[in-house]
Amino acid sequence: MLLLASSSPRRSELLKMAGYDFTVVPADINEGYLRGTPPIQIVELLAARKAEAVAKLHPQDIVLGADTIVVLKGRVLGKPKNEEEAKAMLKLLAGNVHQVYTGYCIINNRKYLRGHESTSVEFYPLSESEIDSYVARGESLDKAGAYAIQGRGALFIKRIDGDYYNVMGLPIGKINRILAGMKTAEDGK
Ligand SMILES: Cc1cn([C@H]2C[C@H](O)[C@@H](COP(=O)(O)OP(=O)(O)OP(=O)(O)O)O2)c(=O)[nH]c1=O
Repeated sequence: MLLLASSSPRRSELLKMAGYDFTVVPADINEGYLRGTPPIQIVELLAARKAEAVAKLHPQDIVLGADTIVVLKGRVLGKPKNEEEAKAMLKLLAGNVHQVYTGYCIINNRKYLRGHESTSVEFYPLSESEIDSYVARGESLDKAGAYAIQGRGALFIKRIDGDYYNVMGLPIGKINRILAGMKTAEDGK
């Protein structure tokens, strides 16, 4: 059985879209961002913590954990705590190029498979009123970097280089290949 150790509706949607049969088991972990830790390590570590917390309770299952952050010029932007923080994040992102990192961790039979994917995103310059009305819609609060590429945040995007689904929270093509590889290895046993 495949368990998704994430409460993110986007990750569920992507796994469903890919045809997977799975159960959501949200992991209750401390996501406090690790000051001074490089972004790739942050997302891989948090993905592993989520997967580990669920694998402990369900050792017979395959567990997938993931974590997404936005990074602008070395500065890590997670999920904004309130509307003010969301506006400040969007002000920073406006007219600039940032990176979206999603870390993933798959635990199968006590074996860990960790990795990450990075996508580069360029925003158009944004006016203050554009930012204010976007944040007022309520789309920002549960998203890293305070925007949703799959929602009205699409209007901010000038250019993207890399996997679009990675920005949404799960590089589904890569994950599918990893899971398929595990299945082939197990079938061959
Ligand atoms: C940049 C961006 C992020 N996001 C979302 C993906 C993630 O759900 C979220 C980042 O927060 P995460 O901490 O990665 O995930 P989560 O809190 O939603 O769920 P859980 O901790 O249980 O795994 O931001 C979008 O939906 N669209 C976007 O364009």
